[in-house]
Amino acid sequence: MKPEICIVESPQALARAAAHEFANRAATAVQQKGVFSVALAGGHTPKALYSLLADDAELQQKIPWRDSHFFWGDERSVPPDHPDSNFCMAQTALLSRVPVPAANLHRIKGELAPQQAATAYEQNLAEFFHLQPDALPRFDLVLLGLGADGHTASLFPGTRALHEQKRMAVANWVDKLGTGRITLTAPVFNNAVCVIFLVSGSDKARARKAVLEGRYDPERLPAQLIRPRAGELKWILDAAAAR
Ligand SMILES: O=C1O[C@H](COP(=O)(O)O)[C@@H](O)[C@H](O)[C@H]1O
Repeated sequence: MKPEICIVESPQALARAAAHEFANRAATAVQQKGVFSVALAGGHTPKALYSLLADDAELQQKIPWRDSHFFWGDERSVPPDHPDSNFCMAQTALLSRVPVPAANLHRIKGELAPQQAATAYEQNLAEFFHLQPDALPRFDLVLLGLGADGHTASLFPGTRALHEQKRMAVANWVDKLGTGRITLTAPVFNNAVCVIFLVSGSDKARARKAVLEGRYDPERLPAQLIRPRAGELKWILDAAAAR
């Protein structure tokens, strides 16, 4: 299935478009089944979205915070109060500013050894989603970013995690960063109800074009692995990333 591409003028408009998607999907999921589960992206791009969800009174009111559960697509090997932590970014911009219960925050424990953190995260997923062995979680919404090198979450070019078919979360050594990361795997992302890529800035234009319009080569462009089996795929781009 072809992705839906939405191009907006500016990074601010990107944040607003994504915020409306987020609020509508959260409200609908809770109306339909009493709970909303989202896997958040890290990095710089989603920060404006997270701040907007906390700042905009109308959006904030629309989101059923008590029934919304927050997970992360990936995490760096750092403690939760570290400036590089994906949890810390979302917590500062959004989660500490809205009435979401602490028990609804399912962070990846970046302070543990990456393999231990991945296993603990898998246990958390299995419990929350009441999974049978070998089953996969089905997130209502997954937010993803795109690196200029074609990575998404912590699925980096040429790394082992790209080939993972069974595990839900793995430790992934990233040679070019000289560090391990923890990431959800492509089968988990591809089992979601909806995946939305948020891509902003001219430094992402080349990777964006290669991922969406180039030859299928996920070893080089891991974001190409993301193709939900029975869900929607959307890309929200600002004008600079779409160019
Ligand atoms: O390292 C990461 O990078 C991607 C893209 O981040 P951005 O700063 O270029 O927006 C992000 O999606 C991922 O969660 C993060 O760990």
